Amino acid sequence: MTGLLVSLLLVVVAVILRWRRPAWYWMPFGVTFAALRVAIRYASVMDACGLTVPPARWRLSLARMANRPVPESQAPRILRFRPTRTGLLLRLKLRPGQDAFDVTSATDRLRHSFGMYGVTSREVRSGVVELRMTGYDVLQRVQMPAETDREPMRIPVALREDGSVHYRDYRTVPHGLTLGATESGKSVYQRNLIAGLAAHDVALVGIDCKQGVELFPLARRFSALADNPDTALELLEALVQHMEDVYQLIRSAQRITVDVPDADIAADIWDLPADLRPTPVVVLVDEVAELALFATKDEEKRRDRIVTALVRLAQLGRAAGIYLEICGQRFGSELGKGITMLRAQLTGRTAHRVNDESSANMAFGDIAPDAVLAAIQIPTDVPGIAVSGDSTGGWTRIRAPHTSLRQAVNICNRHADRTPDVPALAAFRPAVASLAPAAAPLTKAAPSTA
Ligand SMILES: Nc1ncnc2c1ncn2[C@@H]1O[C@H](COP(=O)(O)OP(=O)(O)OP(=O)(O)O)[C@@H](O)[C@H]1O
Repeated sequence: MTGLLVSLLLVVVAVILRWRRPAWYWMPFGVTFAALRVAIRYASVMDACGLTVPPARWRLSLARMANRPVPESQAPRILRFRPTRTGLLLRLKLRPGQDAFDVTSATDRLRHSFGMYGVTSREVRSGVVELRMTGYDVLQRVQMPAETDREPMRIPVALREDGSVHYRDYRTVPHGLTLGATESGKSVYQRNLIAGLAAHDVALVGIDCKQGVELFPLARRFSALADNPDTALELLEALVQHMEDVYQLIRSAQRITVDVPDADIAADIWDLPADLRPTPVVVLVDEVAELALFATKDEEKRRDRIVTALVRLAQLGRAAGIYLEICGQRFGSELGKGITMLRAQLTGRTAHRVNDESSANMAFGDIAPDAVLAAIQIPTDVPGIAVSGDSTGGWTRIRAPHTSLRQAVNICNRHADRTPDVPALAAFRPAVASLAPAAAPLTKAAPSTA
């Protein structure tokens, strides 16, 4: 009787968890059922999905000679079968005649045959394919794993639809562009980036022409901030000067090592000894269109200088450890000359929900055409869903955790002591005292009680 009650209770708990908290359901219950289902049905599902090959001729001849039954078709050999936090991971050794594309084109069939939420595949090396299966919609309520890889300038910023962590890796993809319609989740994504960067040895530089509402609350972790186009221009030109100084530093390091036969010769800041290496700088630009708009001749000149500085930083900044992270609603030729040239350098692309196909094309048309359709299909009712692609043509659907401004401020304040002084940018260091509200001009004065 007690056994029956306990089983009944377990079933009720499992049903409620599956409905309300799929992530909690997965580890104790879902993973066991899914692993059993995959293990038992593997051969028949692979056969039904066209992922088997006929037996080799020598095996057929051997069976005929020994008068044994004809051997069955063979599915890819399982090299690794591992449950994960969000699903199952299968590493498969393909049979002769199969290629990774066969598996990729069968992922949807595998998904419903194995009763999983999603299946993606990627080629790990020639003839070896990894299948990542998710047991539930991991993007519905994003929970980042407690432990992520910790490498310099590699920030765990979101979760991918296959359950793996999406990193923004500045050393492999130096410059990024984040696009999306209003209310699509750009600020939350950027907040996650800043919160991730806050714990690294990096100088954060912000340009936020929305009167500073997004970046100024995080000022304690910023080495320089600008909240209007005039200051932004001065800040960007100071950054270009800083970049030239860093190049001079690399040149002088090269002069010392060039005649030493076995010494490595520095080509960028990461090749310099740690005690000589300048702090890398990430420049975050929020709502970039504000920098490109102009109404008068003087503003047009300012705009041209801003775009020129950004193009120079994008073209030459990587070796000097200067990385751009630009965010906006649209980023195309309508913003004027130099913009498409700048965009070509921003190869780490992320598109949140966009309003039309031309915005999706601005994000991916030139580097990952397959991602354009995926970006157009982002649902309007789930903010934060984005498509991330890079110049390899690959793309993935991602979503950042819902980090509030309060949480991001707390993280930045906690890491305020890491904020480096970059002498070239000293004039733009935010005065933290001025963050306190001076007055509330838009609120009505309280009636006097005197
Ligand atoms: N990853 C997410 N998970 C859950 N909710 C999110 C996520 N990203 C954004 N949201 C919600 O969507 C709304 C809009 O987000 P956000 O302010 O980041 O959009 P935005 O694109 O920056 O908008 P705008 O351009 O108008 O500033 C917010 O209410 C936010 O809480």
